[in-house]
Amino acid sequence: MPRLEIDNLSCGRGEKALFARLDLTLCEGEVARVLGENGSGKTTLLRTVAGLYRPLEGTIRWQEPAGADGEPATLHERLCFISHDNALNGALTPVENLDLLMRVAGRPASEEQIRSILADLGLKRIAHRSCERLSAGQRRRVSLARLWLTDAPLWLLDEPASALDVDARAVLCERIAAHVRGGGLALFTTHERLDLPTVTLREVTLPAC
Ligand SMILES: Nc1ncnc2c1ncn2[C@@H]1O[C@H](COP(=O)(O)OP(=O)(O)OP(=O)(O)O)[C@@H](O)[C@H]1O
Repeated sequence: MPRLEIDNLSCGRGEKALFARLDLTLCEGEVARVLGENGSGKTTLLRTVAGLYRPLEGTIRWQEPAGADGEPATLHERLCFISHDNALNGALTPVENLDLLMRVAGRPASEEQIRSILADLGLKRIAHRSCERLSAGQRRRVSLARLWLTDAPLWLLDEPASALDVDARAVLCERIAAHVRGGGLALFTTHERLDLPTVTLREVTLPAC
């Protein structure tokens, strides 16, 4: 059964720890919200799990039965990370950005698939407009479209609902809940209220140093 195991994790920016000795196991079909005030290290935790920062101490492991080729999957191969800043190139269109992001993640999607998801999400009109000409909420929705394209089991979502209107937030909540009901795992931060239908939400408080 796939699971994320975090043991004795201390993270910081520079030498100083923001939080210390975090233990967390997230199993198939579990979703957890990371709690903490501004600056407490929630983004730092997600970026560390995503492999973008090195922990000060502790371990982060992905456990999953080996695939058909006999090779165990690595954490990096099994995650989809949506950062707070969306990671979109302003000079490229939503279609071009999603094509690039999916290829970088090792999960290429066809232009047809990308266009179809954007249309399903009500973003057809802006699919070929450069991202620098989009509103904050439109950019967020384009970035989140990866959640409809990826088959990664572990989702790391940093403030996924920021800038979203009420309808877009409801669509996002249903998408996360469907992922979890289907056996996926999700770890997210949010300062907004997110109601995930029919799933049990765990809460993780970052331990003070
Ligand atoms: N580039 C950086 N260099 C050094 N320190 C940084 C840098 N970016 C952030 N920090 C510091 O790291 C700490 C943790 O930041 P982080 O973004 O992880 O917090 P957060 O809990 O996600 O906050 P928020 O709720 O405001 O999003 C903050 O105190 C911040 O000042």
